[in-house]
Amino acid sequence: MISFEQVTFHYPGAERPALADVGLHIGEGELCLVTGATGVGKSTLLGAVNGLVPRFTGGRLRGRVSVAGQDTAHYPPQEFAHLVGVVGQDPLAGFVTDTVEDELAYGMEQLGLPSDVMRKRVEETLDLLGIAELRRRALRTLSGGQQQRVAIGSVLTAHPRVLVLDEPTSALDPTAAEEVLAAVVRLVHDLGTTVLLAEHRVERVLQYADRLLHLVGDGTVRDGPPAELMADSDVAPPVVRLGRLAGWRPLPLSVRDARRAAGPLRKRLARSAPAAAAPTAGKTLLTGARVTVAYGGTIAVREVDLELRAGEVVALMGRNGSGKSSLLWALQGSGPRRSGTVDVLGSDPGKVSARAARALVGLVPQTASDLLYLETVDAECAQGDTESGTAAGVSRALLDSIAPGIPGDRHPRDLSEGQQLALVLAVQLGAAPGTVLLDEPTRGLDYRAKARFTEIVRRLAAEGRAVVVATHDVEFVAGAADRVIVMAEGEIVADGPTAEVVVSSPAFAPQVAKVLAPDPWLTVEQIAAALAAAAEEATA
Ligand SMILES: Nc1ncnc2c1ncn2[C@@H]1O[C@H](COP(=O)(O)OP(=O)(O)OP(=O)(O)O)[C@@H](O)[C@H]1O
Ligand SMILES: Nc1ncnc2c1ncn2[C@@H]1O[C@H](COP(=O)(O)OP(=O)(O)OP(=O)(O)O)[C@@H](O)[C@H]1O
Repeated sequence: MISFEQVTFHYPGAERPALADVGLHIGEGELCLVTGATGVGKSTLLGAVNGLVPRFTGGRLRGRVSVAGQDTAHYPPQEFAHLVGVVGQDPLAGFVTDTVEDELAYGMEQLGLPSDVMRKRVEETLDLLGIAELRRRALRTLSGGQQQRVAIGSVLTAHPRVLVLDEPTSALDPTAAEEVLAAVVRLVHDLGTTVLLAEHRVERVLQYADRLLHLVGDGTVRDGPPAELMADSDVAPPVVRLGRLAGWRPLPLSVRDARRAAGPLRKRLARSAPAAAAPTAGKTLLTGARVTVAYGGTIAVREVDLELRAGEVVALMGRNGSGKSSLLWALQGSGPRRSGTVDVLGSDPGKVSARAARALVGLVPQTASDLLYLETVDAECAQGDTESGTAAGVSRALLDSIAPGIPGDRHPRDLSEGQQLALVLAVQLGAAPGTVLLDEPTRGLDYRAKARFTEIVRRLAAEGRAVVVATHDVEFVAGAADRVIVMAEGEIVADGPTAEVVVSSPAFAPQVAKVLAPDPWLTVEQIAAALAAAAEEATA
């Protein structure tokens, strides 16, 4: 269905190829998962399938890419629309209409499908993705996850023979991610759709993949059965790392496989317990009381009470559209707040100047890169110093402590996502806020970048700040958060220590907890430490 014949691709001016001599033959009805660290070329590989690479990116492509026997070099991407459906990383950028229903119908209109077929497929897709109640909403008023669902739906309605999905679950809550993937798998099984899917949260997708394409970093692709490649892949989800640690053969790819193998491990861990939770939190830095946020008649946050204390990392979780972003913006002061109070060390950040608010509460928004608009990293840092009213060099020094070695003359656009996140965070921290709010910071980060980011967040808390991270990333929460707050329909429905909130939750439990429940283990690192301690005790 898709073939790459000796494909080598260079971006304009690039010395090293983004794709190097790639040869692939993907059959009809295969679901291929594309993995690899940030910047290895996953999006480039995906873009080559419908000819966006090199047609819109420029650069030099040698070799041949074809879909259903048609060479992508000979047809513009529009001509492939009936064959290949593409969902890119940024849903908002891909929308061509204004409302949910129009967007779902657009692709079918372009193909000239009869209106009764269109009606039926729109209805099916609204249900499939759980967005029926949003049908008449303007796209730009949707939450991040709601937008991502519409973007996926708008491609599914056209029933393309090939689906190309670039991080399709990055903004989805865990349950929605499962549902969307189940829908994709159904297309593969029932219609023989061929799927090429890139994802950093491999734990969400691995069990559905027929085949793995792993980009190693030099432009080449390792291609094979998931179980085989996972034996030594540097991009491995927790169940695989747990399997390697415990010596399980065959390696588990799903929680279910791992549970079956876990009996002996449970016994080995019987006399251990996870290392004690983080130290108790310090003084209260922020108090919100009866905070309510509404957009016209829609209540997004309803009478929320919460306290944030120095030294704690709090994960804010909950379904798409449950009010997490709205709450963060209201606490920071620049978002709307219909009623209620926010108190940060005696001041209300909503009632002071923007500069004063920055010194009380820092906020790194969902698309951090939107805040970067200057030509160089140094210019962004200097601007940050001015906006925060601090001495020159403060933001730059913070950046070096968070992510050392980023060249000052680099264009922010040319930084990796992790580096952009670090830059925005450094600029926010320049104002020395005691409370730091981060909206979905781990989107687009590979496992290594996420581990580094976890250390950063822990350090911010250890320095006496309160850190809140709104996130759908259950594995990140397991490793980084002391406390979890769960929102539903604008209200707080759970609030407590991480293990207590997530261990028995079908939606929020990390893989290790699912494998070993009801024992309160959360991460592979905890298990490794416990096994090492037990081994030491045995030899002593
Ligand atoms: N338009 C462009 N011009 C020049 N270089 C580019 C362009 N787009 C991407 N690159 C570079 O090509 C390499 C591959 O990028 P690509 O976006 O395919 O990686 P990726 O694996 O999808 O990364 P991520 O996981 O961060 O999405 C990166 O080093 C990137 O900086
Ligand atoms: N400008 C707006 N106009 C109307 N409704 C809005 C607007 N902004 C957000 N909403 C709605 O308010 C609710 C809460 O949105 P919010 O972005 O706070 O959710 P969220 O929990 O952060 O979601 P996600 O996990 O998808 O990012 C959603 O139902 C959303 O559609």
